[in-house]
Amino acid sequence: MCAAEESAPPNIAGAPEHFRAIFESSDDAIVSKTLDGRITSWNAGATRMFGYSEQDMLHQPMLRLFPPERVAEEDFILDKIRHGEKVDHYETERLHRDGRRIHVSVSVSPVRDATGRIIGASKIARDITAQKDANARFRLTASVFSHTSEGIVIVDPHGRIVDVNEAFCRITGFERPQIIGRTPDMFASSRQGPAEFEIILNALAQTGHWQGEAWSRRQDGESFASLVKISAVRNEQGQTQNYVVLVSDVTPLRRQQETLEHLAHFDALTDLPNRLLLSDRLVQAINASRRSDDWVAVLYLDLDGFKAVNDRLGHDAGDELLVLLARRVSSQLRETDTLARMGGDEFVAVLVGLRNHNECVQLVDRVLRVCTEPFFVKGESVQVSASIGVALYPQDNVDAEQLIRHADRAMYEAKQAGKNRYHLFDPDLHERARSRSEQLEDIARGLRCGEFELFYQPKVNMRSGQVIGVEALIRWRHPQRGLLSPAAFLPQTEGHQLAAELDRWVLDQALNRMAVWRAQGLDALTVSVNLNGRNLQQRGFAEALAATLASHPDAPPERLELELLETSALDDINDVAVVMQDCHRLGVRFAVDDFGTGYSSLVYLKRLPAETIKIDCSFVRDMLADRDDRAIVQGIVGLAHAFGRELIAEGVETVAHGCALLAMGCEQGQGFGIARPMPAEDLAAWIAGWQPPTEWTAAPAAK
Ligand SMILES: Nc1nc2c(ncn2[C@@H]2O[C@H](COP(=O)(O)OP(=O)(O)OP(=O)(O)O)[C@@H](O)[C@H]2O)c(=O)[nH]1
Repeated sequence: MCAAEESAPPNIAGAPEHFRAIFESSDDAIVSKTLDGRITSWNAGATRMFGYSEQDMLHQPMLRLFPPERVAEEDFILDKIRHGEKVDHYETERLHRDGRRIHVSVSVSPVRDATGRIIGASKIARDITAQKDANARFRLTASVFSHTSEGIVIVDPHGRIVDVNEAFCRITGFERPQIIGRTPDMFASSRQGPAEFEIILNALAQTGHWQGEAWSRRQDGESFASLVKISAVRNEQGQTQNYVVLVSDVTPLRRQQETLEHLAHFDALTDLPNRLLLSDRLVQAINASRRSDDWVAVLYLDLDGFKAVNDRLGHDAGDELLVLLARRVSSQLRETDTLARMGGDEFVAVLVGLRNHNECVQLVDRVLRVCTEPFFVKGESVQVSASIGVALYPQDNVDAEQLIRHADRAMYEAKQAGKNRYHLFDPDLHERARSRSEQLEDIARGLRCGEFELFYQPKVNMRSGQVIGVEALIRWRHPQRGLLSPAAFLPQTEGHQLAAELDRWVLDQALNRMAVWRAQGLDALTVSVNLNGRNLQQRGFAEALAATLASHPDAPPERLELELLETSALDDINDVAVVMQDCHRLGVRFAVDDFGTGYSSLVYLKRLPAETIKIDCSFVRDMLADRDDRAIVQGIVGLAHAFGRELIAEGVETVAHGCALLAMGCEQGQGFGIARPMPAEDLAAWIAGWQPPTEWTAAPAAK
């Protein structure tokens, strides 16, 4: 038996019962060992802690539990024990049976025999792994708390700040002691109203969280933008223990955003609202005006002679003038009005709350006046003026964009009228003009879509019954308005290029139709096409006609008659006569339409080489009842005979009209009494069935 065994500390088996009970039920590991480190007792706590049973460990060296790098600790401990010293709460690591490391706090005391001689050591080890982990987590949390760049504020359930981190102090500029114990409203900024605070508190009460942007105040009074996240920390019973507030300073980002927003809505040179913001303000002004009885005026202002300033003094001087002008005009407006720069030297003012026309005019006059006062730029006195277009809402009851456009148009009128003045947009006038342009657009569309067609009205020799020709009359089969006669759309084309386009279309169609009829054996028919006298005066008319005829080789030119309308509009009879002669050479004939209605009829009759005269239907229609008309018709018949022209009467509505005309010596007629205008396809059948009244065929020859 070795010396150590000889002097081994007593085993627990020999201890009194109650000591044994304490020994076995302890959570701590209670172990004793000899002075050479062999285990002499091992409690259940040690088994739980290290995973080895008492059997496993009795007489085994204690070193089995030591991690390799801690082996030296055993000598250190035993050395102390030999010298009668204790080791108290020594924190170290030991190995579990499964290889896991366990943090333990160890206290070791010498065990003496009855003589007081040290014979071994007893050791109590406590597992402090969980505590160690918790400490590590705490240290980590504390380090995050102190080192994060986000500000952290811990608030108690009563709203008192219990802790803040360094970052928060840095962000706010306050020292920690200045904050602790206070409430978060010490950071309230004027940019954040109490209503917003209320929203935050409600969200916290309901969900325990709030996240959003908030404006707060730093110690120096400056506002700062922060991204804030607030979470309620609740205990197991659901009661709020604390609020944790995370604060990131996003002021630079916010400022950059504000700058961008400013740039998007304001003009960089004058800092006035730009077009975008103006539209917004105008929409609001219109809405407000709808609710009240006030008017809104839109002033479109364009400087006169601004280019000259740029040219003479340079672009910078021009810029300076624009800035000064912006200030000057603004000073004439009220708080609630808006002045915007549209670009270049164009500005738009929206005036609101106007009660009458006078108020508006006075303001506009003032603006005009300040624009003409001299400006001092680059040491020089510069004078400009402005042209202003004004559109008034609700008189001009249109949307914001259109109101601006109308003001712009009125400004253009002001410029046209001589500048340095205003012009008020007239919605009625505009409506009339607009409806004409819309109609023209519709006609052009109709032409493109093939909605026009020609009807043909027969012309006959009333005495012989012979069908001598037809007059082509344009109709518009309008998709919405039905079949329209020329009076419903031709006047709108007056003076517009569409008039000539329609004439060309008519001529083309008529020539096509002539070719068809010719193929059907109806080649003796003359086809008359109406032609506005103005078109005849257009340069190159005869050449264009020649080209058209050439493109219709199956339509004989000598069967084409051009009926000249509006002869009173002919400027130069001699020129027109030359054109007519050119057309004659192509084989084409002419008739003077509506004869008798123009003042210069006689002169025309003498000078214009037209083969035929058409007596206007207005005289013919009434000649049976009106002696004057009858006399006129008689006179025209006489003139035609005297000048050797052919003659035809329009407006033959009854057999009696025909009889009267025949009696006067006019044998050819056209009118409802003979036939109404009809589609081209119906003509052949009509001709086949046409029988002149016997009153006509049997009528005695004129005297
Ligand atoms: N200095 C300066 N000039 C500008 C700016 N934007 C446009 N312009 C110039 O402003 C002038 C505007 O043209 P207009 O309105 O036709 O010039 P105007 O002489 O006032 O002509 P009227 O309006 O017919 O009287 C042009 O010469 C542009 O080059 C700017 O931001 N600064």
